[in-house]
Amino acid sequence: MTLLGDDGVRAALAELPGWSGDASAITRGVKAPDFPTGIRIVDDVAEAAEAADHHPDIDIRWRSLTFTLATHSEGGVTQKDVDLAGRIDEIAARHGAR
Ligand SMILES: C[C@H](O)[C@H](O)[C@H]1CNC2=NC(N)=NC(=O)C2=N1
Repeated sequence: MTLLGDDGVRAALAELPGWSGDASAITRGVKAPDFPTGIRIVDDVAEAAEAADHHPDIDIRWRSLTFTLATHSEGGVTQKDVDLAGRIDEIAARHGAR
């Protein structure tokens, strides 16, 4: 996995509404309808992360979830993070989070 770098991350973020960041990490906050739904989102993200063998940092505060993605082995953002960001978007939308 190669690092996307500043320009690569900028291009990727243009296709990922709600995500921000730089070459070191990308992040998105979502608000779930309620706390249990937030936990279900986290559970589904955990399943997707295990399947991809790629794991986000997750901050949970009541119904606000923040996902931060970086490829630790490479020291920054790679295509794996962009792919997982897309999966997180699908899961959040399916649960009615925004
Ligand atoms: C052996 C296994 O592929 C690695 O430990 C994986 C697991 N999940 C990971 N997740 C993230 N975000 N970065 C990694 O470098 C990483 N490495």
